[in-house]
Amino acid sequence: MLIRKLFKFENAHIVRGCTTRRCSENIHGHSYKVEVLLESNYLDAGQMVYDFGLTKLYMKELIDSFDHSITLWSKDDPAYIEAMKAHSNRWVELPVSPSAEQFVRVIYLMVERVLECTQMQNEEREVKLHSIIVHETDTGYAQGFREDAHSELMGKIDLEDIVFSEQIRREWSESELWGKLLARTPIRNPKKV
Ligand SMILES: Nc1nc2c(c(=O)[nH]1)N=C([C@H](O)[C@H](O)COP(=O)(O)OP(=O)(O)OP(=O)(O)O)CN2
Repeated sequence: MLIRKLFKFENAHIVRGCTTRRCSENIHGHSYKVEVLLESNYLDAGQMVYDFGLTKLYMKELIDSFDHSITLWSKDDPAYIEAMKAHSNRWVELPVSPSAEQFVRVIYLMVERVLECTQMQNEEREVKLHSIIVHETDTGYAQGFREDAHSELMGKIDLEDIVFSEQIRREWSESELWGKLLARTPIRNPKKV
């Protein structure tokens, strides 16, 4: 059984090197829609694969890091990166360029890490991340699976190389959230949300 939960964020970027000039040469924004698809062969005590309410904790919080922020590629021109950081308090620096495809891979790895650290409390069993879909516009989206997120062919993404600005970290429910996930600290789901 598959379930999907939709999240949204507004984000700005440049995607260097792509064929579309408007995209590679101009800062522009998108109203992103992100679908998180979870699967299991089992149901929990509430006869659900995974309560949608639980996805609105750390999964939503991490995805919301991109909301009203600018996403920077760490290999972009240092002068551009420095200028963006000087004039925007909400930024995320990625080791990959922020195409829809790379957003899928990054968000997949984030949500996968949240699930890996989560201690279930309501008899959820073998809840797995099936895929992530990122809609960049109304007409274009990318969907990625485990093999894409971990693909060496597409370039390995190390979660340690993702940097969130101070303002984003301060707005999380706990500012050490990312550090805890990197350290694989167990997260106990609440019994009720
Ligand atoms: N495979 C990808 N192609 C493109 C990406 C991408 O991330 N992956 N990104 C862009 C640009 O960011 C661009 O803003 C979106 O491109 P496009 O779909 O052409 O946007 P439009 O709104 O102009 O599309 P319409 O079909 O006219 O609505 C480019 N390509």
